[in-house]
Amino acid sequence: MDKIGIIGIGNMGGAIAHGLIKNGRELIISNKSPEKLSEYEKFKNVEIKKDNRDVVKDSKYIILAVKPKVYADVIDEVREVFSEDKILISIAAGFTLEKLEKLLPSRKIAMVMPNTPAMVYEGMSGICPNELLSEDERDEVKNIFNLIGRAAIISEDSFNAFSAACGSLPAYVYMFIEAAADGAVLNGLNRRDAYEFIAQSVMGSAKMVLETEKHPGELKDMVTSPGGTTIEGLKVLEERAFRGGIIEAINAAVEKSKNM
Ligand SMILES: NC(=O)C1=CN([C@@H]2O[C@H](COP(=O)(O)OP(=O)(O)OC[C@H]3O[C@@H](n4cnc5c(N)ncnc54)[C@H](OP(=O)(O)O)[C@@H]3O)[C@@H](O)[C@H]2O)C=CC1
Ligand SMILES: O=C(O)[C@@H]1CCC=N1
Repeated sequence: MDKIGIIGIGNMGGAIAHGLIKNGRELIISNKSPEKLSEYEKFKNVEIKKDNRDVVKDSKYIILAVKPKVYADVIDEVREVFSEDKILISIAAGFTLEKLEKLLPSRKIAMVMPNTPAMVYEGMSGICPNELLSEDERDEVKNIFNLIGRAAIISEDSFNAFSAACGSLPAYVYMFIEAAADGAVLNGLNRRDAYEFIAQSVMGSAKMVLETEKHPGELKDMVTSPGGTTIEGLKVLEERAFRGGIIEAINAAVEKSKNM
């Protein structure tokens, strides 16, 4: 099986690495500071390289998981060894295929937007390959990200919306969980239990959307008893513009992607 390279083992590169390691894929990894690499020494299916160019030389699929501001520098560094058979997997927000193709002309490139739940195999990744990838290579990129959750091929013009809605979403959900726990603690529930119980409730609610395929509004109505407690809470959320806040947050993230 083709080896997968990961340059940059930070939050996202590390989450992908852990997901792929547990699936038995062979990885070749590098990172600027060597300390972050030491936790990977114990894995038989991981090779650690000091030089980013060695990651590219020995892998077919190369996931570039550094911050967008150093993307161009790292691509400059590895360009010479990035032969035509290799595939760059870019996961940077705000990097269009056009920008990437300028940095690495005539090369196979796939833009992918993963999210951190990849670490527990529950990631969601949107994939947008350029036209140089063969059908098999497109499938393999999808397979790689399917190993760490769900993956879907998406169009280039929906990539920023996908990034804002799915790449960033875990942060919004964690903020929601933290706030819900504060509300529960205010009313006497202990904090440790609150996080566990609320996280399970979020996961179960999401599973209902996926498994029943019912409209989220219908699922909401199933919870909301006439004259009951839930409608009191929903009324407050509407008064505080909960939905508008979420829509604006996603819109702001899309705008930022366009202007990075
Ligand atoms: N975090 C997330 O939820 C998501 C992030 N992304 C994208 O993933 C990318 C990485 O983000 P994130 O993981 O959050 O960032 P982090 O800062 O956590 O990770 C970046 C990693 O890259 C390393 N690095 C920096 N420069 C180099 C270099 N020249 N060569 C090798 N490694 C280098 C850093 O090492 P050191 O610590 O030593 O500086 C660090 O470990 C970004 O492009 C982001 O847009 C996409 C989807 C979700
Ligand atoms: O905040 C960011 O820019 C990255 C992209 C999506 C999630 N994290």
